[in-house]
Amino acid sequence: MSAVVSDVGTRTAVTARDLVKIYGKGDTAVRALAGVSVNFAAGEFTAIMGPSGSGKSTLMHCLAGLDNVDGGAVHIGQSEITGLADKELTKLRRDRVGFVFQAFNLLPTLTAEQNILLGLELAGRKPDKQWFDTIVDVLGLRDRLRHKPTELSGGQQQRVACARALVARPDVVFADEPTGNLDSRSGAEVLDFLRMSVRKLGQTVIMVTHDPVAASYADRVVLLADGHLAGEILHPTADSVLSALKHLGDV
Ligand SMILES: Nc1ncnc2c1ncn2[C@@H]1O[C@H](COP(=O)(O)OP(=O)(O)OP(=O)(O)O)[C@@H](O)[C@H]1O
Repeated sequence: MSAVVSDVGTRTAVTARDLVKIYGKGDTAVRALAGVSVNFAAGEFTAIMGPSGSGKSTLMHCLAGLDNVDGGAVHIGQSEITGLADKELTKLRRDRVGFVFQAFNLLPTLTAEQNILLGLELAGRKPDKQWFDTIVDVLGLRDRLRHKPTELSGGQQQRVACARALVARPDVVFADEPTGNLDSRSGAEVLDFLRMSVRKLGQTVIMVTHDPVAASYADRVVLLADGHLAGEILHPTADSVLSALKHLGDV
């Protein structure tokens, strides 16, 4: 489903309420999320930051339905995803969520175009040609569509992964350290695109990152510490993020 432009900024794309996630049992149990409540507005670019081990990846995995929770609820749009059976969850993820990972995760035997369209094909859905063309052109991938991943640079591969994440017009794109494997120039291109997909194309992006410069591309930074929400920064800059992380004892 696409974001309705007039709703942008008023609709909530993803909600977490009182999220609890515990790894292990007994003496060795780790409370990775200790009651996290947070909203992510549609049409907004949010970065999740915090010290190592603060629960960023766990939160993202729980929000995206990649991991089950031990308490609380997650909604994507109006749908509660916590408690869904595996089959329904797989369908919801496929139809309404896009992913960009640090390690690109492209299939090596497929061309860039086939990689971009694979999810839609598996879902038996036809691509919207105009939307496909828009994202391919904005990402500068037009003359790379017939190339296999090994024939592409890291930055180009990550741009293919961004196109794959957006081609179904998901309700939300989750990006996990999307610039972690890129040099700073390619990283900036990917971040520019993610920001542009929010500002100009009305998409919703939630990104986990360690990098204050990457976080400064977001509209808002949500800070975690020890499995708790530790604050937020609106209109972040690399300096304001760095200083907030210093307060949390991360740098
Ligand atoms: N599969 C697991 N089994 C046991 N403990 C885990 C597991 N995954 C995460 N944890 C623990 O949960 C806590 C939160 O981990 P998480 O990976 O979410 O943090 P993070 O903020 O993403 O860390 P980093 O910045 O280092 O990637 C940590 O204490 C971690 O050791």
